[in-house]
Amino acid sequence: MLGLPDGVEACLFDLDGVLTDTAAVHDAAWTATFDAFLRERSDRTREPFVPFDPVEDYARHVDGKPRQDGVRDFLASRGLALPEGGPDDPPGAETVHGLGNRKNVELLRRIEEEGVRVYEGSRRYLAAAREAGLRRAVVSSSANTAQVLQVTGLAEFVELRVDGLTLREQGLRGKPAPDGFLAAARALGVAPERAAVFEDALAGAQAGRAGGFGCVVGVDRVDHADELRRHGADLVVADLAELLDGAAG
Ligand SMILES: O=P(O)(O)OC[C@H]1O[C@@H](O)[C@H](O)[C@@H](O)[C@@H]1O
Repeated sequence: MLGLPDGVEACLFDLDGVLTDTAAVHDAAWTATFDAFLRERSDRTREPFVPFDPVEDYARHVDGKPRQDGVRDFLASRGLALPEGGPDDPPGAETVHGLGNRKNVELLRRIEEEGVRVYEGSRRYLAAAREAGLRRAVVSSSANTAQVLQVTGLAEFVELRVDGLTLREQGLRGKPAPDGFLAAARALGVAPERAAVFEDALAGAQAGRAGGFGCVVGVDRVDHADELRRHGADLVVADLAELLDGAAG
């Protein structure tokens, strides 16, 4: 049904990059944040400034992960570590939370100025899934998920949301751990092998594989289909419309 294996009863959608064109907005916000930090650090230490790579660094260390994990994992890739700090640290404080807060300011400004675009194929797919009686959840690491679903009008298609705030409240591990997807399947009353995961991030595809889900659909918006397959995608589409039109491979 809808391009999915027989027996699938639920769809668990990532948000940024799967339903909305916000992966690129997160990426731009991270790039601005890390580059400002790295430049200041290089001025201070006289070590060369090596900018954040919005393609490689983003895909490998940040994409799909909860905000603080993204900060820690990217810094670790450069052999750096910062004190954790706390949620109230001012944006840009040299702590994990400070950099995360700065990124959030950058993100919200961009969303405010540019708005959020929904992928039309994804809107159609959500509507078709609802029509077909499939259960539907959004599972995202973003703490801004509720607002994005609201401003785009996607909230009406979604029965359940497991997001960055849920992970924090329930003490769940972020992607690439499968906890968020498993929590969503449990809450919908559907066994993981009867649920499909839709992911554009390598960490998200990995989470789908780790959770033993019936199908992991990789959504390739940035030309890394092979990497998605290596990280756990069973099939890869460029847009969810392909699943509706029967062109998926
Ligand atoms: O900073 P937020 O909105 O809580 O989002 C956390 C993460 O959410 C993921 O969906 C994005 O792929 C990441 O880029 C982002 O960092």
